[in-house]
Amino acid sequence: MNKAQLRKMYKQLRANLTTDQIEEFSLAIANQLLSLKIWNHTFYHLFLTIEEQKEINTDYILNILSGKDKNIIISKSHFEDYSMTHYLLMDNTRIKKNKYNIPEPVDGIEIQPTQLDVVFIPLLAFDATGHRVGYGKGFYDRFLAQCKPETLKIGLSFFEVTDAPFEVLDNDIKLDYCVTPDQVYAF
Ligand SMILES: Nc1nc2c(c(=O)[nH]1)N(C=O)[C@@H](CNc1ccc(C(=O)N[C@@H](CCC(=O)O)C(=O)O)cc1)CN2
Ligand SMILES: Nc1ncnc2c1ncn2[C@@H]1O[C@H](COP(=O)(O)OP(=O)(O)OP(=O)(O)O)[C@@H](O)[C@H]1O
Repeated sequence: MNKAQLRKMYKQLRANLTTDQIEEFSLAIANQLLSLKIWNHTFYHLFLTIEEQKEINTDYILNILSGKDKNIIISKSHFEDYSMTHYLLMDNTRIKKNKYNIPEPVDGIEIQPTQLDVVFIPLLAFDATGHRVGYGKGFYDRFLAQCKPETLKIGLSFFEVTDAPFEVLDNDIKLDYCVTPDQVYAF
């Protein structure tokens, strides 16, 4: 299968989930994350849930991070050039949905990708070597290329690894881990 076919298939699988399943699986993913040795860092980048796309509810992870007093970084997406800018989440950060229903900070203290220690990554499918299928606009491929080589890249997925081979391009950056409700994959 090619990436476009996998994208379509996994979007459909996600669309079939009930609201209860989304909550249950999102909580299970957050609990799995607690078993990883990733908690002695400072700057954690997290995506904010596009509810309309039935994405993982990352509020559970937000709660873990704020409970551990970590610096939480969230992004604005720029669809003109598929780039992202990153901001420190603070108590007074105003969040507004953009036209793609992505919740984003209105303004704030900008953080550079090189400052990030851990990045949690949304995805549609992943394979046994840690390659990822996303929305196909290259937002995360570009962003991850700007991070330090040692930045931990952690995919989050409702579904298990796919056996279907898909094309891997030179730009594709591999995950270090992928976490599902039932498992942690290390690559
Ligand atoms: N929460 C979250 N934030 C994220 C991502 C993500 O996957 N999840 N991204 C990861 O790359 C980037 C945004 N990527 C996006 C890429 C395309 C569309 C988009 O084309 N939406 C269309 C069609 C959606 C559909 O196929 O149904 C639309 O809403 O009209 C939205 C977001 C950066 N921020
Ligand atoms: N570092 C980069 N600089 C410029 N363009 C890039 C870079 N990385 C990826 N791209 C482009 O972005 C697009 C991403 O396509 P790809 O099929 O890899 O998406 P994907 O695996 O769904 O990932 P993503 O979630 O990042 O969209 C391709 O057109 C690719 O050429």
